[in-house]
Amino acid sequence: MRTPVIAGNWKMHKTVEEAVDFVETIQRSELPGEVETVLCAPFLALPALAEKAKGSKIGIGAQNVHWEEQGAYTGEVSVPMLKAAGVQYVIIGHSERRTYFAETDETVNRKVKAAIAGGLTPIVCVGEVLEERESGQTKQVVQEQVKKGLNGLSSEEMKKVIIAYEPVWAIGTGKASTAEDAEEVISFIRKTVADLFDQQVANEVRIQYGGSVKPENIGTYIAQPNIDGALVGGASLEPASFLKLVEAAAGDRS
Ligand SMILES: O=C(CO)COP(=O)(O)O
Repeated sequence: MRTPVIAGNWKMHKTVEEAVDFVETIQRSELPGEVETVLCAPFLALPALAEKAKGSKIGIGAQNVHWEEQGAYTGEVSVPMLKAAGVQYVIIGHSERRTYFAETDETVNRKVKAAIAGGLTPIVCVGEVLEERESGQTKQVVQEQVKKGLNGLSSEEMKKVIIAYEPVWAIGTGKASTAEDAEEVISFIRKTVADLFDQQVANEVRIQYGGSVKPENIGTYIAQPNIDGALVGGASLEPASFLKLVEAAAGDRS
């Protein structure tokens, strides 16, 4: 059975002190072992968070990475730098990075390869914008993103990837996809992975839903057979809300 992953994407929120306070607060509660729990924080907070989370059930992730190990890339951070800071995960190709920072499926692909080669678990985001959904192009769009973003990986490498299906129109809008619609797209993504790699990889790869996930609706997603957890923005910023998400993901898993 696939272990569900609840990953908080804090985006551009929290100072180092606020981030550490958050982890100290959630560490006062017993986290369920059957859920992989991840916090993706701004770069500055990562070393302190990784130190705090050491030996606990909390994994720490970055929200972006460069594909080169080092070099003249002002403002960028590499995989070995993240590894040295104790980071284990990295979000790649989030729609905000595609929209505001010109990320493409090609740069996503380079970053995914670099992350896996360097021992980080990539959380690769795909998803359609509203016009694409309304014109019936959702499956075509996510298929293209999966194909190009994960191009050239071996089956063994692909098993290490986590895919996050985040319809762009659902991000930060309060208009979450219904669990049934998300399940339909995610099972299509799983089929795409089977076609590109093989059935065993498709059975093993974790695919999350993201977009206006809250403690009140997480159970509906987790109850779907193909949805393996969630990538959560707004509702991951408060410890109480984040804990509820993790607990619900453990409790509702059938
Ligand atoms: O973009 C997201 C997570 O990466 C989703 O954000 P919200 O949960 O705030 O809609």
